[in-house]
Amino acid sequence: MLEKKDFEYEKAILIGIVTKHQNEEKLNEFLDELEFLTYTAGGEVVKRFTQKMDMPNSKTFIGTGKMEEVQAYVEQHDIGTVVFDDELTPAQQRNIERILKSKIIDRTNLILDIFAQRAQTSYARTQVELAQYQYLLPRLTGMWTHLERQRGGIGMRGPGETEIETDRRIVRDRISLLKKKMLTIDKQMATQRGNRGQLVRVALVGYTNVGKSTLMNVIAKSDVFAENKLFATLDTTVRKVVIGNLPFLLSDTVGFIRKLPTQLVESFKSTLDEVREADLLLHVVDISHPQFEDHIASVNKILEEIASLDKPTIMVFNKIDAYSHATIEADDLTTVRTKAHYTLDEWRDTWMSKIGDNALFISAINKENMDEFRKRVYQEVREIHVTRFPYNNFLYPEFMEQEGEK
Ligand SMILES: Nc1nc2c(ncn2[C@@H]2O[C@H](COP(=O)(O)OP(=O)(O)OP(=O)(O)O)[C@@H](O)[C@H]2O)c(=O)[nH]1
Ligand SMILES: [Mg+2]
Repeated sequence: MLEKKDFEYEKAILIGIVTKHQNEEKLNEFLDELEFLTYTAGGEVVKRFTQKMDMPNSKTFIGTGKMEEVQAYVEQHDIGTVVFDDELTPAQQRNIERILKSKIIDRTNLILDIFAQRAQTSYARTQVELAQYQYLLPRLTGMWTHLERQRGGIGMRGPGETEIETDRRIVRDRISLLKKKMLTIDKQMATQRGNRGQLVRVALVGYTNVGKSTLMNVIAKSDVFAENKLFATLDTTVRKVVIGNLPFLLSDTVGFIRKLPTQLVESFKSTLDEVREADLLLHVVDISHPQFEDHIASVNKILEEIASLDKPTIMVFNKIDAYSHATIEADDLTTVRTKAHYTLDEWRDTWMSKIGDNALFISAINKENMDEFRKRVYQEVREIHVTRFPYNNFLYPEFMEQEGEK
């Protein structure tokens, strides 16, 4: 029996290029992620087009021949959305739109779109709207030139220019209005954070979809929205957690992603303030993801941008239940052993061993190794707490297992 679909996915294709800086393997990884992003935004990817080139074509991004191939496919299969992995210039966007006569989106656009769909609170909506206008502003000229041409150009230049200016002014006004609104909210949030007293603050950080909210739900026994799509969490959730008898604040934050545009990082300033003001970071990693090392690097890059890389950090390698490695048959003499073949124990002996007891291996979903996790977090929070309040350290003894504790 066919299930009634309550959601119609848009048919989409992906386009990416192989360059000096990005080999085929890397490109495929990026396209996998782009496909997941497209799916999260409500699109179904039916085909990928890739091309090897030294430099993107300045007019149409990909070459003319490839573009014809894409055009034929788009027409035949009635494709409504074409997604590029890289940012397009306004001119490229316009040219491609004209050739393919479908919606042309790049990665930034897609992320903004998902953010817009998912923003729940007025605060998150303001952040997203600001980021969207900032993305739009440099692209306005292109949009209008397009219309001017349609109207014939000569004689239209005056009004056209005026329209661009009017439009830019409207967008600029809107941006400064939103910025003011954000400032007010920032102040309110700062006060709220201030009101939380002197409890130690712990923040869950990590790449998107690694299981931060799931882990939050397990430790805080809260009910934070978690699902297998990207950017399930946009608003920061803060919960008071008690391990042993030691209370602290735990916050769940927006996930990070590769190629995250700077203007987006900036508009999520307040969300990231939660990270900036944390005493301890729990950097959650999905160890079952083939590119988890890349993910760690992108997260660290963003942490560096917000001056939080040097905070005390515990690396939490999650989803050990889903971890699997490639194997080489005994009679296979050609396959070269790579990281993909590492067992979990072998991973532990890599650079991970250097972070010592600041590396934890858990499964949030199966609640595996949660005792070790609680114990380690307790130790670390206690350490911070007693440094800050040396007079009441007697309240918090070394960690003791307590049955049925919260
Ligand atoms: N196999 C497995 N899946 C997990 C585990 N923890 C979380 N997941 C799944 O991973 C997906 C993402 O989980 P979330 O908790 O929403 O991840 P997140 O890091 O909060 O994601 P964003 O809010 O989008 O940044 C969900 O489908 C979870 O069920 C785990 O330990 N093992
Ligand atoms: Mg989440």
